[in-house]
Amino acid sequence: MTLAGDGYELCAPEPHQFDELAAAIHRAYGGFPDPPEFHEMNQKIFEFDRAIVVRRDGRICATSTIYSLEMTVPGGPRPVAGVGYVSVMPDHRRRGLMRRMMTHTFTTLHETQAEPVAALHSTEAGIYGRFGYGMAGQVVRLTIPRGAAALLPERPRDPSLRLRATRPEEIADLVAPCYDVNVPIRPGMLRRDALWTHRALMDPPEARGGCAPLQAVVVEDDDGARGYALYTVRSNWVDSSPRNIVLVREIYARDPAAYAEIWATLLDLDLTATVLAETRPVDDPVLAMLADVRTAVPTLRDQLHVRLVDVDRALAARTYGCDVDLVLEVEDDLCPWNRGRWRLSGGVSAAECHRTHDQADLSVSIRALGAAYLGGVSLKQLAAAGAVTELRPGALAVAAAAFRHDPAPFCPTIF
Ligand SMILES: CC(=O)SCCNC(=O)CCNC(=O)[C@H](O)C(C)(C)COP(=O)(O)OP(=O)(O)OC[C@H]1O[C@@H](n2cnc3c(N)ncnc32)[C@H](O)[C@@H]1OP(=O)(O)O
Repeated sequence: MTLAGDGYELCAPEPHQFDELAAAIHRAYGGFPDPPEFHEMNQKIFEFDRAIVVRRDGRICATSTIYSLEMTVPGGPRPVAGVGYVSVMPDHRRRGLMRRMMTHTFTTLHETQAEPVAALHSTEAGIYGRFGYGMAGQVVRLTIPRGAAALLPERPRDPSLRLRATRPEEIADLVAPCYDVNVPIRPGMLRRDALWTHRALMDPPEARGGCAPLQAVVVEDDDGARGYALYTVRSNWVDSSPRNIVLVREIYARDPAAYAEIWATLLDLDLTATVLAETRPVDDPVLAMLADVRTAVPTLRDQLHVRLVDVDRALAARTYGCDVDLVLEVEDDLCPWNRGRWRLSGGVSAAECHRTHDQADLSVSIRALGAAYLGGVSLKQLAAAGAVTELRPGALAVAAAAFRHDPAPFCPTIF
């Protein structure tokens, strides 16, 4: 299919073209090839029938794809289109190719009544707002000084817990049960099948950046594993003294005592001085267990960006924190089918959303709805920032309470 009269052609890639596709993507991302192990895995999880390649004179100029994800939203796991592999080659950028791919993606999702919501992790925070994505999830980076006293003495404890230090390949069977119990609870979490679970444990030497091989620690009792951490260690000797840095990849536990025990272990490893956890939920329980949270220098950044492709199906796919019956006037430059008034009614167990001609209670941009969708960003905050306007007194308070969700969104799986 031709995208426009300027020679660009949009096509679905064939499986045998994956090497060419990957090489193009690496070129757009600065020229770093994936280690062979990652390349092979990326090919396995790639959905060729959902990918777009833009070619001109036979050469790849741009790429984009969708992963068929199941992501938790308030109310439980739902199908979400995970957008990834967005790239435009250096000699074709700033000619509108990404905009065309985005438009094509949303139109296709809408016309085929596929996933009503798209989500992505972005290389740069400022790229996707113009396409109607809102920053729906943030994460916190923690740099915690080592010490047996780093955690409060009253942290949860269970004397039946035992600790086992091991290799990641030894824990392959227990990762899924510890991870899976967390999925329905927290918006943004993805269901991981065997392939995605294996991906979470991968550790090719070329991707270690000078750190030690990936390590695992498990806490268990007589009934089995109750939690695990995956981490590596970066060597750091200062003035002949060991100041190694523990880099956390992931931590999952089935209960608070197991979770606290894992943190206590990581925070007291020999020869280390710091635990660096780059990507933690903004409401990570460890923040409430630290004796001195200031020393951890919590630092916020954007994580998940969410776009409502079909307002009605998306808003009906989640539940709400309280009863809600509101008319939303939606602004959407890119997806005209979303524009206009929608009546949202529902509550804690189900919701409906239909087109209406009734007077609007709130006016919202599609970007603001995306930001609020997972419950991590307050509609009141968005109103104070000018992205939401209250048209009927009292409507904003109800909408803000209904959309908000606890716990906060977190999507540790990069797609
Ligand atoms: C989900 C993911 O895969 S995230 C990965 C995104 N990809 C990368 O970061 C790889 C390196 N970068 C690239 O490949 C390209 O520069 C892209 C994909 C970011 C942009 O592609 P382009 O074809 O140049 O974008 P396009 O010409 O359609 O521009 C669309 C708009 O985005 C803006 N834009 C593009 N790149 C950026 C950026 N890095 N930061 C802020 N704005 C940007 C353009 O200015 C334009 O704005 P406008 O519509 O208001 O005029």
